[in-house]
Amino acid sequence: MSALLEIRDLMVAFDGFKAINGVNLSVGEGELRFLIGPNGAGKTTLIDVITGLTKPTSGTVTFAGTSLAGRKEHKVVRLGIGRTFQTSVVFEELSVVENLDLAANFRRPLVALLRQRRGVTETVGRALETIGLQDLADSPAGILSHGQRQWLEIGMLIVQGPRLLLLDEPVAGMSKDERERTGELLTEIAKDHTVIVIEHDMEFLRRYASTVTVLHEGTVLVEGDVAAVQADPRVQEVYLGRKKEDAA
Ligand SMILES: Nc1ncnc2c1ncn2[C@@H]1O[C@H](COP(=O)(O)OP(=O)(O)OP(=O)(O)O)[C@@H](O)[C@H]1O
Repeated sequence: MSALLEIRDLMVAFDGFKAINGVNLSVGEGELRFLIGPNGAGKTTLIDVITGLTKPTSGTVTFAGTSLAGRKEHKVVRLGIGRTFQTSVVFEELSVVENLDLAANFRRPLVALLRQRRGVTETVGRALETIGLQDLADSPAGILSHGQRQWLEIGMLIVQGPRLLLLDEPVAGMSKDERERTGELLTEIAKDHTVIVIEHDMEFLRRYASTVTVLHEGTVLVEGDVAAVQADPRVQEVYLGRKKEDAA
């Protein structure tokens, strides 16, 4: 697997405080990578740097051989990187399919968007099927449950055809069933995308993660398969906040 995303010696300082302090990270094409770490470890800052929201103090971020240094957010999106936010971005009055359609056509001029569109494009149809919301296609997004809304947001990324998806705590606040469905959805999406997921839910990780990167105080503490990471005493101490002998 060739590396799609390469981060080298990354440093991000806020008024002298190093939120990211020398991170090296390599994510291969087609990987489903989980990023974990205690509060304040630097996970969101790392995603913010990749997506052009935060400028690194030093270091390099390379995506598909192209440097992301100094690129604005919309340029990063155009290069094929999509992300979800912890706050929702769906239009509640528009239907599920209209939200997908709008996201799929975000690069087109407004006049083309306003023109009456007939039927569902193949891209939108496929995304609708992947996120499992076919039965709610014509319902306003405002009536969706929390989980369904998260899936719609993932669908709104997929229709833009990204190579790399960055998902920030996709199962936060979800029911058990919704978490399970999301795990299946991520596994499905990872078949033809590279996916990086920030997640805290250990049970979810045990079920769906293969490679896990643990961040702590702005550096990579441990990286490896989920069993090795969980068994690592450093992870148990800093991430779970307890000593090995107390850990489950
Ligand atoms: N814009 C900012 N200005 C100053 N400090 C910041 C800024 N953004 C983040 N930080 C600090 O950088 C550190 C890393 O924050 P970050 O949000 O990346 O952590 P995180 O691992 O995503 O944590 P959480 O799990 O709580 O979301 C924290 O100490 C945070 O307070």
